[in-house]
Amino acid sequence: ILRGSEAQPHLRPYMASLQLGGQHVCGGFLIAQQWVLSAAHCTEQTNGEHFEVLLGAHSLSEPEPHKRLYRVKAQIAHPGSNIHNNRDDLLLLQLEEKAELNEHVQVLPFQREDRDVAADTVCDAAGWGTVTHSGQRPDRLQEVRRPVIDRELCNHRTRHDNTITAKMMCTDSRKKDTCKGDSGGPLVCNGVAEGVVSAGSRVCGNYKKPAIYTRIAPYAGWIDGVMASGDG
Ligand SMILES: O=C(O)c1[nH]c2ccc(F)cc2c1NC(=O)[C@H]1C[C@@H]1c1ccccc1
Repeated sequence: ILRGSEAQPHLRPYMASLQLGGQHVCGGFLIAQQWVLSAAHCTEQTNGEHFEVLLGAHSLSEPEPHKRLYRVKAQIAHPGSNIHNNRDDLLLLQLEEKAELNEHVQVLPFQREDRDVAADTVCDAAGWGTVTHSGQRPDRLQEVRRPVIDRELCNHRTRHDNTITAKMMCTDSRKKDTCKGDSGGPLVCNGVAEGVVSAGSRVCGNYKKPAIYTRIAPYAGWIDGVMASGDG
């Protein structure tokens, strides 16, 4: 998160850190007791290894009472996701057991009505992604509030030049922005997850390249189907 601030500890109890070998790779969030939603691109350099999912954390390094690392039983990337573009950039992770819910670990509801969030709506993003252009990594969860920009502006020739589909949405990236390592985390508007930070590599903090999110509502059917098929 660029030019954000440290989140109030445990006010975002749905946040997950997807880790490999104890290292944060991407964000994610709890959508059900045994399921975390994140971004498919995040699996690109894992060469088949499963993530571990850290829940209930504020600091990545310090011991905290409700912090717990969960093993992952299944990782399902959306069938339409691929390394060449940002389309269908969603990843479902089934935890090996149901997460123990408490004030520091909670599920975040996601939007099921497929209707665009109005431009200028201010939404929240949070994560342990880079906090400076030089790639400095925070230890504690950061957050930032960003206004939604309409798809037409985001698709302008000088912005993302018609690559933003109806299943994506954008927020203003002037100075304050999401960045590498925040991918997979939720864009929360009025308390509901409307988007997932897209993990395609992009420049951060440049107003000419707005942040891109995969909208969740268009995928509610896929998400429900995968959760129903998992033995949970
Ligand atoms: O965050 C992303 O957009 C993104 N997209 C990817 C695609 C492939 C892939 F193998 C990884 C990623 C990845 N995450 C990262 O590189 C994470 C490792 C870097 C990081 C940044 C800040 C704090 C901790 C760690």
